[in-house]
Amino acid sequence: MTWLITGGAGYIGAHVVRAMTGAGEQAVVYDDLSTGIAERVPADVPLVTGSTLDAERVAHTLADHEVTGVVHLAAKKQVGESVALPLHYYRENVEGLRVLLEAVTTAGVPSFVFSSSAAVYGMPDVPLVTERTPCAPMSPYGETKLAGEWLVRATGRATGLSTACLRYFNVAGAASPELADTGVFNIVPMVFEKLTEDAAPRIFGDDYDTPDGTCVRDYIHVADLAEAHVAAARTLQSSPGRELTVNIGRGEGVSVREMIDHINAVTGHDRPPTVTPRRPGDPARVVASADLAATELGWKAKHDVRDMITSAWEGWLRLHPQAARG
Ligand SMILES: O=c1ccn([C@@H]2O[C@H](COP(=O)(O)OP(=O)(O)O[C@H]3O[C@H](CO)[C@@H](O)[C@H](O)[C@H]3O)[C@@H](O)[C@H]2O)c(=O)[nH]1
Repeated sequence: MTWLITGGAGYIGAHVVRAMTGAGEQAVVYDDLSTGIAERVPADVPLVTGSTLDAERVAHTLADHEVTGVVHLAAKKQVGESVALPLHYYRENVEGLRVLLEAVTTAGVPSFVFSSSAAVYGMPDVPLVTERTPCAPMSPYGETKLAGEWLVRATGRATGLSTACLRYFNVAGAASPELADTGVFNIVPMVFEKLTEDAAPRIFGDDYDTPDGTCVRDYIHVADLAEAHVAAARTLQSSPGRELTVNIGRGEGVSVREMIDHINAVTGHDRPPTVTPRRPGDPARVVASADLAATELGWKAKHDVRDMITSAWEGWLRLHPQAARG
């Protein structure tokens, strides 16, 4: 099959491209390069530069490359920015998806994998979030991901398109240093940045109702996440008309304090963190039930938090060699 991977020049997308081609699938990347990096696309994978809002370009790409499945990752993904620019997020993430789905169904492409997020759950008040936990997003970003899922499922039901919505939990790590996340928007690079400046990492609140008072999350290695896309693609291929909505996490909670301890151990830095007030909108605990991914996709994460931090640090040192210790 030939898979169109939108956002394939991004951090997660570049990992998905490698996992798919490594599994023997053909890939074509479609990316507007607004945040994606062309060099992340392997030399033997065609790169089409364009927006998913460009209906004509999308349609031509599907036809020119005889695309038989789509993995849609192209999206805006910063929670804070989405609060300031909701209309931009709805346009890019919802309208961009609507245009893409129209082209996909017109072209008769049979399979569609959608990049969703644990952000659809908002502040879940349960120890383990299952796919049946009510969705109550807390930001325009999370809303666009939930609305995206509605579009995908409704289109599947109306047209027979096989669909998989993958709800990513907290993604970290890199399969190789040059594929590391270059953005500093999540805990791992934010702590790396502080250590590089020889400053104390920050804990955003230690008065949560959790074992050590800091927020608990379910961190997932980006290479494992990429393999989940291969599993989803294979599942859709073998069962036309399928509708899947699946959490992609490890099912294990790690607190902010534990993350910072691991980061200090891996990097050789030994900066005690400082506690600052809570960051508004942070839920105390968001941990996946990973059961459905195991039963429906036959997929399970292999890497632990140490692997994520070690690989992310190798990528960080490539861009910030001054951060090295010893
Ligand atoms: O310097 C830091 C950075 C983060 N945190 C905390 O670390 C946790 C994780 O934060 P972060 O890495 O920013 O991830 P989340 O806020 O959990 O959100 C991520 O994970 C969600 C999926 O669960 C996605 O929807 C979001 O896009 C993605 O940013 C939170 O409790 C933060 O308050 C700190 O205490 N100090």
